[in-house]
Amino acid sequence: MLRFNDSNEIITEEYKAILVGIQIEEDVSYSMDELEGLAEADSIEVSGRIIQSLEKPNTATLIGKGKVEELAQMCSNMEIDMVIFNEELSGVQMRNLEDSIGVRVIDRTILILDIFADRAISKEGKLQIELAQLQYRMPRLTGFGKSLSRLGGGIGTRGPGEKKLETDRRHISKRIDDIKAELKKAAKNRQTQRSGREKSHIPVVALVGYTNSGKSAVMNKLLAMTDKEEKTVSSQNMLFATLDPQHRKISVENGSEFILIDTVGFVSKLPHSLVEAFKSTLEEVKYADLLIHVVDSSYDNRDFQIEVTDKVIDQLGAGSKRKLMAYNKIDIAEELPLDVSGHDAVYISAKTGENMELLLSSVKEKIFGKRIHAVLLIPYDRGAVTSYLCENAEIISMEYEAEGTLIEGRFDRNDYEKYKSFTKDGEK
Ligand SMILES: Nc1nc2c(ncn2[C@@H]2O[C@H](COP(=O)(O)OP(=O)(O)OP(=O)(O)O)[C@@H](O)[C@H]2O)c(=O)[nH]1
Ligand SMILES: [Mg+2]
Repeated sequence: MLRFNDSNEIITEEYKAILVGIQIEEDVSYSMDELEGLAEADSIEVSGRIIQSLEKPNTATLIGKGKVEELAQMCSNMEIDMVIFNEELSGVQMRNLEDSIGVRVIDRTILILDIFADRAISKEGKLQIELAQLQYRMPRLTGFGKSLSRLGGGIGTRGPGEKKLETDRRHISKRIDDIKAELKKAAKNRQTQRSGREKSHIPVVALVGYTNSGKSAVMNKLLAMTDKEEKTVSSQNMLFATLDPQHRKISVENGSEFILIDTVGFVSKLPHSLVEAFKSTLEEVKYADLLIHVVDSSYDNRDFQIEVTDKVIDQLGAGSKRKLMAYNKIDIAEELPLDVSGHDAVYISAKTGENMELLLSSVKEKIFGKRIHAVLLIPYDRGAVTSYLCENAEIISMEYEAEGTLIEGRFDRNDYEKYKSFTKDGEK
């Protein structure tokens, strides 16, 4: 997160922050660890954390009055210049807290939005993040115009920018509508591309999982093992390295191919506005034939990450998809995780390549396993069968011979059983 002074000039040194969480029922230590990771990903130095156990959150300041005073004292003693709350704050809470503590106050959502804003590359990605930021800001605008412009960069310093903070609700509303219209166009393009893929009957496999689990690394390794023509994707040790979904064609033996999609990583408490804004890109997962759920085996709390990922997949309406669990980073894992997902599981290292062939063959078995490669000769008086197969099978070649249409393709087992009397050279 960039620092600005009162004249809005960038100051280069890092923020020093304290993290604050409330514990009502479930243990928050993991999500606080994660908050620390998010702060570091935004170049914020974390100097301490406070967790308060509460029966219910305080409407005015989230945490209790005494804790606010304690926090103010801590900030002044330790020369802290930012407090980051693990919970989403209302506009009133943010203002009250800033007034009492005297330093900038942000929440987990602002932090995630800020990291996303920093990582967005494509036009669609940038629009989606701007939409999420504006939607976060909108309910916090009413009655707090002044305090909001004071908060300024606090709501995503790389977001819509200072100028827009001064504009009134109507302008923001209009901008939201404009972005939505633009995104609709992008979603339409995406839909057209998807229909094209569906028509060609090429199976689609999507890599999903927690941020930094190694999805992009798995994709690159699979690319290196197969089609050398396709470009690799960026894989880096940072949260949310991938924002825009990346599609690559993976060609395997017999001329078979599938589309592999690398997607944005998940994190707990993914802001609602973000999921909404990224709906069209996240939807890619919904149309996949198979999901590869990549897990970082070296991380102690991977079960929590698996749970969060499954929840987001459910939210996207892809909960019942076929899944393959890929426990990655086994080269640095102390022990192999026990799989209790009920799906097939492979233990891999995208780094060393260990078991990557096994992953590829498991994927192939799942997506092509049911298909049968055959050459059928369909007589010309059975045109309906030819049309049906053109619609439903993966056609490799078609030739018009004297006795009928010669179709080489991969057919669903049921279709093959039905039409195998037309087999020319038999099953290959
Ligand atoms: N030791 C080890 N490191 C790995 C392995 N796979 C990936 N990594 C490292 O883990 C980090 C994250 O990898 P990415 O491929 O960017 O992870 P991702 O899931 O695509 O992350 P996001 O795009 O941020 O969601 C990188 O530093 C990789 O080099 C592995 O099998 N072993
Ligand atoms: Mg990635």
